[in-house]
Amino acid sequence: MASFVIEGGHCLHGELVPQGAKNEALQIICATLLTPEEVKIYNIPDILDVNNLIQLLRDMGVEVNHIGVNAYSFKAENVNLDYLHSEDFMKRSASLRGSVMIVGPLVARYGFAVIPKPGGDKIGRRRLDTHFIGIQKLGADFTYSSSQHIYEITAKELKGSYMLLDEASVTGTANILMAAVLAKGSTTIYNAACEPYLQQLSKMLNKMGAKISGIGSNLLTIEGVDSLKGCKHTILPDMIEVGSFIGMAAMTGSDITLKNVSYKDLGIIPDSFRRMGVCVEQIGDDIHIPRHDTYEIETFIDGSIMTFSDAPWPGLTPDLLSVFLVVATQAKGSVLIHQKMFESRLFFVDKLIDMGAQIILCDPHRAAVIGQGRARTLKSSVMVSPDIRAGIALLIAAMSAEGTSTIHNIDQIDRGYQEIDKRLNAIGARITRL
Ligand SMILES: CC(=O)N[C@H]1[C@@H](OP(=O)(O)OP(=O)(O)OC[C@H]2O[C@@H](n3ccc(=O)[nH]c3=O)[C@H](O)[C@@H]2O)O[C@H](CO)[C@@H](O)[C@@H]1O
Ligand SMILES: C=C(OP(=O)(O)O)C(=O)O
Repeated sequence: MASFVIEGGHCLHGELVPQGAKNEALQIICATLLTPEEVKIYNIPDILDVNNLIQLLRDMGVEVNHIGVNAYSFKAENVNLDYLHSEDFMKRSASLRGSVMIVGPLVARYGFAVIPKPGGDKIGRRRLDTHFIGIQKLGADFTYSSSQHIYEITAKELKGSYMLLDEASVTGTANILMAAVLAKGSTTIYNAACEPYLQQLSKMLNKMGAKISGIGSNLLTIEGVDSLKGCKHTILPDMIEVGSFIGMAAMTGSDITLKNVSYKDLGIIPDSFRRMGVCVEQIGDDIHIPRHDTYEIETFIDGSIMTFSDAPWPGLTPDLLSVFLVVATQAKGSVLIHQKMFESRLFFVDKLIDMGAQIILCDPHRAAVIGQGRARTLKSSVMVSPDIRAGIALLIAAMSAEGTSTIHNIDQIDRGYQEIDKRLNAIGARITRL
């Protein structure tokens, strides 16, 4: 189990280029299974989850070539469906969440898919009902083995249908969309998730010959086509990484510029940091965070305590609430962090409390943070990273703390952040990987 040793109290100064978006890459890579032709993908982040998915596709028989820095070509001409019955497949696909999105493409193209309960962060119940109810509505049969935790889907033919999703699931919408593009006739998905990840996936599928309209809204209409062709696609900068770096800069009193962030795709993220009192300057497509001696959380207009809560896009992504929480510990003012989607994502606050942060965990979904306005800096600590976003929040805390901290289980950071130690050390951080 690798660890980071972090010498706190060093400011960062310089530029960071955000990596390609993890959650978009996972969808886009799965979509390459929809065509026997070559698909070239650029700006793929070099992170554990994505590399594991690429390896999974290779093991399924997809021809994968590294064609440049962060660029790969995929050719799913001969997919070995027998591999789906192997123990190796079960083990590999269970190691990450994104693997669940091979189901839609496989059912659409081969009429068969099997998938074990997927991995990913252990941050609460992460049900897959939306995925399978949607694919069933397209005419597939579905069974779940509760003893082996395996989902199996078969379909003679997929037929377009109207569906109102029970929740705007990100990976669920991607899966249903990828099945619907090759179904016969017209499909309407209402209450579809519409994160930039899905907008990008839809645009890529249209480049491949699909007919999707309503992109960016929660009402997608898909006219099924017989086959899809190859294409080229470039992954957007990772908005969660951009947000993580904004929070890190504010909390460590750093002056940094984030290059080419695709500002128009960041939604409510920059304004949410502004409400936290962080100065976020947009310069063209870059973001500059000047050095902050202090930052003060706004109240609501009537003077009541601010709440940051998550919501499906275009609401605030749940993947940044851990960062907002840690940044609030050193702000002036108080805030309620309300993580509505996941019930086990806030437990890491105990580690921040050990470091001296003033936080009350009201219940598993809500934490009240009383900012210290830098009057009391955090103390160093030894911690274990429970999930990706708690991991980056703990790293931010350790970088701003007095003394040297250790974070164990940093696979849970590497899963989502490319060479984070090297990139931060290059602009002034002191992080050692053990
Ligand atoms: C690989 C990947 O892309 N992972 C992302 C994806 O996970 P994933 O697609 O697994 O997450 P879902 O969108 O399905 O749902 C996340 C959680 O929120 C709940 N929920 C969802 C929608 C809703 O309207 N109401 C509601 O309560 C679900 O029950 C679930 O517990 O989307 C999540 C929500 O943005 C992100 O945290 C994950 O980083
Ligand atoms: C929860 C996340 O990822 P996953 O869905 O892969 O666990 C995340 O990226 O914050």
